[in-house]
Amino acid sequence: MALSFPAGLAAQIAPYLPPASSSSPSSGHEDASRPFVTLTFATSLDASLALAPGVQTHLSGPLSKAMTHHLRAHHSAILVGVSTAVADDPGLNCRLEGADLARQPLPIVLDPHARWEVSENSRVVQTAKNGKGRAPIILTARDVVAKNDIHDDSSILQRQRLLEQYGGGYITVPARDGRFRWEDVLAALQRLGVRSVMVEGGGRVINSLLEEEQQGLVDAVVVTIAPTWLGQGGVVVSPQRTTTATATAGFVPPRLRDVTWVPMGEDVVVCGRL
Ligand SMILES: NC(=O)c1ccc[n+]([C@@H]2O[C@H](COP(=O)([O-])OP(=O)(O)OC[C@H]3O[C@@H](n4cnc5c(N)ncnc54)[C@H](O)[C@@H]3O)[C@@H](O)[C@H]2O)c1
Ligand SMILES: Nc1nc(=O)c(N)c(NC[C@H](O)[C@H](O)[C@H](O)COP(=O)(O)O)[nH]1
Repeated sequence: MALSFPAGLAAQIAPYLPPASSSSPSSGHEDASRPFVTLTFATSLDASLALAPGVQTHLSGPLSKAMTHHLRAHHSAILVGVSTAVADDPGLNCRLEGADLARQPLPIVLDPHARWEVSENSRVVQTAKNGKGRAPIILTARDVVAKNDIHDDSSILQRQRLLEQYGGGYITVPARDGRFRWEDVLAALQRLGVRSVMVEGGGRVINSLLEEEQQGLVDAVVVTIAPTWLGQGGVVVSPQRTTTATATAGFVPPRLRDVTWVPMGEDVVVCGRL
C-alpha cells in the first residue's frame, strides 16, 4: 500500500535533507568530492535495532515509516549491510504515494565476501523487475571477485548477469581484513554518480560509521525511537571507542548538534548533525 507523509512533518525534517543540488548554500555539506551521507535507523529505548541478529523487527509506526520513505525519495542511494539484505529480504525502494521510477534511490549492499545469494526471487530484484525500484549494486572485496570471475559458471557471475539485466551489478572496492574504508565506499558511490546516500543499517554498518575516525563523513543523522525495550541479545547501536579515547580521562563522547526532536505518532524522530 502506498504511504503518505504529512507536509507539516516534512517541513520539520527538511533542514536535514541533502541539498537538491550540490551548489545549494543551505546544505552545510561543502565537500562535493563525496556524496552527502545521512545515517538513519529505528531503535528501541534500549538502543536495539532488532530482537536478534538476522531477525527483522518492525519498530517504526506508520508515520515514522512514511518518514523513512520520504527520506528515500530525497536520496540518490540507500545503503545496507549484507546481513540486513539476508535477514530482511528488503525492497529498498520508495513506496510513497506518487513515487515514480525517476525518484527511486539506488540500493547499495556492502557484501565484501559476496555472501548474499541474490536471485530472481529476491524482493529487491522483483521490485526492479516491476518498475517500482532499482536493482542493487553490491560492493564486494576486490580479491573475492578476482578469485571467482575466472570460472564462467561461478555463482557470482550468474548473479552479476541477473543484476545487469535490471541495471544492477557488482563493483569491487579495496578491503582489509574483509572491511572497506568508508572513504573508499563513498569514492565508489561518487564514481557511480551518487550525490546523496542514506545509510540504513544494520548494526555493524552503523557502528562502523559511528567510530570516531569515520564520524566526519556523516552529514545528517535521523533516528526513529520507538517506545519499546527489545531486551538483551538484540542488535545494538553502540560504537567501539578507540583505545586512546577509552584511556583518556578527557574523552568527549560524540554528540549531535543542531538537534530537532519531532514527535511522530507514538515514536519520536531525532534529527541532528555530527
Ligand atoms: N531498526 C532498523 O532501523 C534496522 C535497520 C537495518 C537493519 N536492521 C536489522 O539489523 C540486523 C542486521 O544487522 P547486523 O549488524 O547483523 O548486520 P549488517 O546489516 O550491519 O551487515 C553486516 C555485514 O555488512 C558488511 N559490512 C558492514 N560494515 C562494513 C564495512 N565497513 N566494510 C565492509 N563490509 C561491511 C559485513 O559483511 C558485515 O558482516 C537485522 O536483524 C536487520 O533486520 C534494523
Ligand atoms: N525505519 C525503519 N524502521 C524499522 O522498524 C525497521 N525495521 C527498519 N529497517 C531498516 C532496513 O534497512 C529496511 O527498512 C528493511 O530492510 C526493510 O526494507 P524495505 O521496507 O523492504 O525496503 N527501518
